[in-house]
Amino acid sequence: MTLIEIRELTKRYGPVCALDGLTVTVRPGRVTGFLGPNGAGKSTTMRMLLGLDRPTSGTALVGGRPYASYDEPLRHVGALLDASAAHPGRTARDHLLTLALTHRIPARRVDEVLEETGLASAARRRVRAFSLGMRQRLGLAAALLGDPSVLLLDEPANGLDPEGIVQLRRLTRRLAQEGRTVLISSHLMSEMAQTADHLVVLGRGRLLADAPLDEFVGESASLEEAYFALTAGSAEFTHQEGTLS
Ligand SMILES: Nc1ncnc2c1ncn2[C@@H]1O[C@H](COP(=O)(O)OP(=O)(O)OP(=O)(O)O)[C@@H](O)[C@H]1O
Repeated sequence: MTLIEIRELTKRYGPVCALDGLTVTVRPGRVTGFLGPNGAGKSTTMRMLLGLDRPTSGTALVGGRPYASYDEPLRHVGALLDASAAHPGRTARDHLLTLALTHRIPARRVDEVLEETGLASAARRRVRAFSLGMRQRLGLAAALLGDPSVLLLDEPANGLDPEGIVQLRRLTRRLAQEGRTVLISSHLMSEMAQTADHLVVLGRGRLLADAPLDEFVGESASLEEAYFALTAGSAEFTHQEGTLS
């Protein structure tokens, strides 16, 4: 079983405590929605899982190991964190081919993921000409390239058109049904309500909820309502009298 195991994870940036003793296990075979107000610590958690930042204390393991200990990480963990990660002068296909080569992934897999993410017709265009949504699709294609058993997607719907959002939903549902571990951060409550089986909610670096979607929504009228009830008071930035404070 490829679990994501986060234990007592704490990250401080100077005086800011981005994560405060977070413990959570993300399981395979379901889509886990990763929710929380701006600044709650979602991206920080993902960066720790990918070894892009060092925890102040605690551990973040994927498949029982730190991400950095994998020789060919793309074959185990696919991640979409920063849509602008591809070289602007390369074509989409060349970007993916370079990644494939360094991970002993066959070239035919590049065409498969281009197809899966709706980018086949733009494969020979340079990344600098890509819209945000196309960059997101390319980031997703890169995440899928190694056929990984774990997917970490940070705001994957960002910039996607409605068709792209539906494709993303179908894709992530299928990946989970295939038995993969899928963790998706998002602020889109209606989309999460249709995509996620399970939710992990953070507020100010702490775990607020770790529950099946149905249980989380409970008696509330919607996921959005349940989410607001839970996170009221945890938002770092609140809307007051027309200003963000
Ligand atoms: N490199 C950094 N230096 C200083 N503070 C940081 C750094 N990265 C994150 N933080 C702070 O850590 C906290 C958590 O940020 P993080 O980006 O993980 O939140 P998030 O839940 O992903 O938010 P969002 O929904 O806005 O993307 C915030 O207070 C943020 O300002």
